[in-house]
Amino acid sequence: MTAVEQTTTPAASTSNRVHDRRPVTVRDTPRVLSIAGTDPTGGAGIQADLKSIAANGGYGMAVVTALVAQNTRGVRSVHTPPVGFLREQLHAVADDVVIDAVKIGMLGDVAIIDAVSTWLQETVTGPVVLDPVMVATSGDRLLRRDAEAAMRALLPHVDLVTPNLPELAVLADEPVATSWADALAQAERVSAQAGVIVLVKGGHLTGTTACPDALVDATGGLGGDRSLIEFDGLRVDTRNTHGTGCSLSSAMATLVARSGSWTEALGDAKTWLTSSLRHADALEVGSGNGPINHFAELWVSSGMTSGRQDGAGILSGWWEDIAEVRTRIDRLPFVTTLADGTLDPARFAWYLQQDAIYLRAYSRVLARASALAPTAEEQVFWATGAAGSIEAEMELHRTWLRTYAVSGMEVEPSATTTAYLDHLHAATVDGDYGRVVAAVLPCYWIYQDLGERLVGASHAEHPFAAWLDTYADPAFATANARAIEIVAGAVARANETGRDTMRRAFLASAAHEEAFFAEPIR
Ligand SMILES: Nc1ncnc2c1ncn2[C@@H]1O[C@H](COP(=O)(O)OP(=O)(O)O)[C@@H](O)[C@H]1O
Ligand SMILES: Cc1ncc(COP(=O)(O)OP(=O)(O)O)c(N)n1
Repeated sequence: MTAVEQTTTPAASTSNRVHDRRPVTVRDTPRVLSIAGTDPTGGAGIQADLKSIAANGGYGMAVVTALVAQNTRGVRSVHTPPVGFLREQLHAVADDVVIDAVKIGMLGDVAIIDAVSTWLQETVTGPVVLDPVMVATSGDRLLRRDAEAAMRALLPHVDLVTPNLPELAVLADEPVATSWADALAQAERVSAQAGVIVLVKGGHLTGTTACPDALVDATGGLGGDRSLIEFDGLRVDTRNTHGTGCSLSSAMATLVARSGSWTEALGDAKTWLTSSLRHADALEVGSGNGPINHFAELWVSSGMTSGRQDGAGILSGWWEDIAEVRTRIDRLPFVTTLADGTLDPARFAWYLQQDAIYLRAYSRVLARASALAPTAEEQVFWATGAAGSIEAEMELHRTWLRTYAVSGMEVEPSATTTAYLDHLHAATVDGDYGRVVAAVLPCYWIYQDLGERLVGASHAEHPFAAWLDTYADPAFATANARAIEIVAGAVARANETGRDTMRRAFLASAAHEEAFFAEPIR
């Protein structure tokens, strides 16, 4: 085989952990062992792990901790073989096969946790990922409550732990975090306490279209001495999320053994998982929370399936397509200095003036969307947006520009503003509703997405606090969510050519957004 082997040593720990982080021996096709329970419908547990390992380029092996009679609707019963037999399985694998990475899932009780912990310490030299499975989505317990302390005690013996928000709370022995910022702080405490890297998962966040994940390493071992790396993501609108935690943790074990980097592994795992979620509905497995589509990308790229997706799925693909644009916007000097308060007020005034010019024209484009809308409700939605946009322009002149503008400043549209507006106007010329709404969407969506982070930077003494606080308006979040729904509907109705036109309009607007935020500080 064509294995590329190279040993990397992740950062050493300074905390109270009992072993140093295990080195990773990088291989093209790592041999990955899953230690977990079963799911006869194939969506979670060991069955999901094996699919995930294979889909991410590994050779999967499996040691069963518990036999679970479950389906997409819930858990019926659990049969746990004697713990001695678990040890026999573990030794049978290790006596014969080099294990490049381990993923641990359902453990069930204290005896199993202890047996796995002892075996890990005696035998395993490669990276170990622990998914601290406690309760299934259906609400059924998969870990006895009296085993929670043993699960906490296992943490120093693994390299990465991947809790969802309720599991993170148990590991921290604290209440469940109610915001993403609280979850990150809680993960930092767990990481510091156990000397383990924590992959915090945002799947259980409510009231947001975002679905972020993050790596937290209190020892600052994430490359460049960083202790936090966040990956934003869009929530896929599907109820078929059974086994996402199992699949993500096995993907992490496989991908870290292929690249040697936890950060790279999470970036790749999240892209793959999001795509597998987008294609989940097409599987039609079970009547409850069905499984994700582990091999969707391979099947589509090999022509085995058509990769049919609904409008929301296609739209979230476009959002992923502009992930790099969004990351670059976050790093632009105008954005970072606005966030930290060091932005030159003259540059801010210049931005506001261009924004006012933009909003006046944008209002007319929204009015055009309203005129073309197929339903009265959508007509009202865009008309309301048009009114809101021109109101915002007038408000800029009434208040913000009075405060910041210097008399004699340039008020002509810049080349960048002109190019963006030309693009929006061009989207209206042929009366194609889908093209118009796809072109106006990035302004809603990127503004809302960026605003969520800028609000977090505001505080009482911040020089731009009043401006940053405007991003917190819940009405805008609601309007953004509705705009996304409407465009998803238009995507669903469009034929192949129409979708392509919409996608190009969307991507071009996103690029204009980046140029618009880049222009105030060059
Ligand atoms: N609807 C969704 N859309 C996109 N990603 C999701 C969705 N639900 C869960 N995820 C992702 O799936 C993984 C597992 O998340 P989570 O649901 O928090 O854990 P668990 O499955 O262990 O309860 C995370 O990477 C999370 O971001
Ligand atoms: C045997 C087994 N292990 C784990 C789970 C839970 O799966 P997970 O991916 O953590 O998440 P949900 O599917 O519950 O969202 C399970 N059901 N069975």
